[in-house]
Amino acid sequence: MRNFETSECLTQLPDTKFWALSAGWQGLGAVVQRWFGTKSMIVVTDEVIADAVAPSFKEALRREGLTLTELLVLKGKPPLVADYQRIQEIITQVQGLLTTPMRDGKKGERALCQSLLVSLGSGTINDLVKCSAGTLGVPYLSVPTAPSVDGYSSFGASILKENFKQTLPCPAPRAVFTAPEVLSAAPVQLRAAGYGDLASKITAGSDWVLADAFGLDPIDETAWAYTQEGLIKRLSAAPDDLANEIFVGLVRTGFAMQITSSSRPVSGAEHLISHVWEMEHLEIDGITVPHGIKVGIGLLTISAFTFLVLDHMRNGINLDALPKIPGPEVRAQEVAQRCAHLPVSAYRAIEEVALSKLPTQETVNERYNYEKKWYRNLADKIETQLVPLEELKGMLARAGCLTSPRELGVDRSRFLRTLEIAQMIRSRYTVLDFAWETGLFESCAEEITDMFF
Ligand SMILES: NC(=O)C1=CN([C@@H]2O[C@H](COP(=O)(O)OP(=O)(O)OC[C@H]3O[C@@H](n4cnc5c(N)ncnc54)[C@H](OP(=O)(O)O)[C@@H]3O)[C@@H](O)[C@H]2O)C=CC1
Ligand SMILES: O=C(CO)COP(=O)(O)O
Repeated sequence: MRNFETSECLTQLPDTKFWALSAGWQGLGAVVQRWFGTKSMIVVTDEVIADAVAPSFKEALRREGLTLTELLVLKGKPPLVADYQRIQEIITQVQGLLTTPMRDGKKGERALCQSLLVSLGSGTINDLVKCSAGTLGVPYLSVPTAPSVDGYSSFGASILKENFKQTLPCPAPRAVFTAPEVLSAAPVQLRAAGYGDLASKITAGSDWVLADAFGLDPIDETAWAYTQEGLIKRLSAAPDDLANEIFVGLVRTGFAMQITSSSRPVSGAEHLISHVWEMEHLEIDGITVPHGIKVGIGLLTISAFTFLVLDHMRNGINLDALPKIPGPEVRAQEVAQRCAHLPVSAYRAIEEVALSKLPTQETVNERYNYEKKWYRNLADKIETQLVPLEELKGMLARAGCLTSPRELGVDRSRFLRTLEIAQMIRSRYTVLDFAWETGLFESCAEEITDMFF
């Protein structure tokens, strides 16, 4: 097989066998033949990509001897939302091919089993196709069109289902293959978003260290290495190399999700902040803010929050001063107050999670029963994972990311509410849970809010 600019055969991952960056998609034909055993493709994209990238992709398919069975162009005002209804739409369209007679008169059914699904697009299209392929039980090829997210190579699709943003389990692609010139031509905001999504592994990592320390989510060393090794070096790459470095970093962090069948290695409290805004359909001037841009602000917020928590942690936890854990009725009322502005389905889903993660007083008393020295060591360990705030802000700003919730049009009270809801929406233990259970949440949230407003 030819030498690609970057390529890797992967032997230890459950789903992805190969990934490559190759100018003009050269070599795609051989890769598809080898890893999918077919030459026919059903390509799913949308109207924006159909204009910007599909023509050159189609030309590459022709050159590579591949057959385009069908180009499904998802209609709708861009940007598309990763909504569950869209998945049903794709599944119906693909299943429709089953009954459509082919040009050679053979049944369409043959076409499907001899074809593979291809996602030609960025994070949203990729998740829609991933989930559809998983439901249909067919392999898929991811062809990313922007270096914007780590979802291209991950297990699971991040979907808004009944207005609740959640990761639905489904296999990762069998191969990821794209062209560097396509990535560098992607809108600059999406490149900045990729930087934010990659940089978010800083606090995803600090949250994982915290959860590991309390025995709640043991660190998987291989997944940790895929996510964290070389992270800061990639984030500090020279401008000319940055887009490719970010993309390689994102693809590798996606592999960490495959290894653990979970987004734990790559997603901590910074992502929860973004998820809240996504459920609220946060927009600037009617335009959706990319995932990685929201995550970047989540990263700054959670970094600052964690630094504050570490200062308290170093003094140890006084078990006698732990706050009283509220009963389910009180907690349900708190959820109701914070989430009254969300659709009922989202609010109900949040209530369910918030109640399912509500610890008993005994659990909390046991969980935090350590000597001061143990907490000091833990705080030191977590601090080594973090980047000093001003430095982090500079890195994000240089990459074109936003660095304050104000720039998103979020005001003080909405920001405070965001932090509160972020703590409620996922069972995954993060620094927000540590603060909530130890009585630090309110003061730290106020202090972080003062930092931005
Ligand atoms: N499963 C997982 O593990 C993960 C999933 N995600 C999810 O990914 C989604 C965000 O994806 P993201 O990539 O940030 O943004 P989107 O896929 O939502 O795309 C943003 C916009 O950029 C356009 N676009 C993309 N590539 C090009 C190009 N080459 N030229 C011109 N326009 C282009 C898109 O067009 P169009 O709409 O036409 O595609 C769209 O209008 C979120 O739903 C997030 O939750 C994020 C991280 C991990
Ligand atoms: O966005 C993701 C990783 O970048 C997926 O993480 P979540 O499981 O938190 O949605």
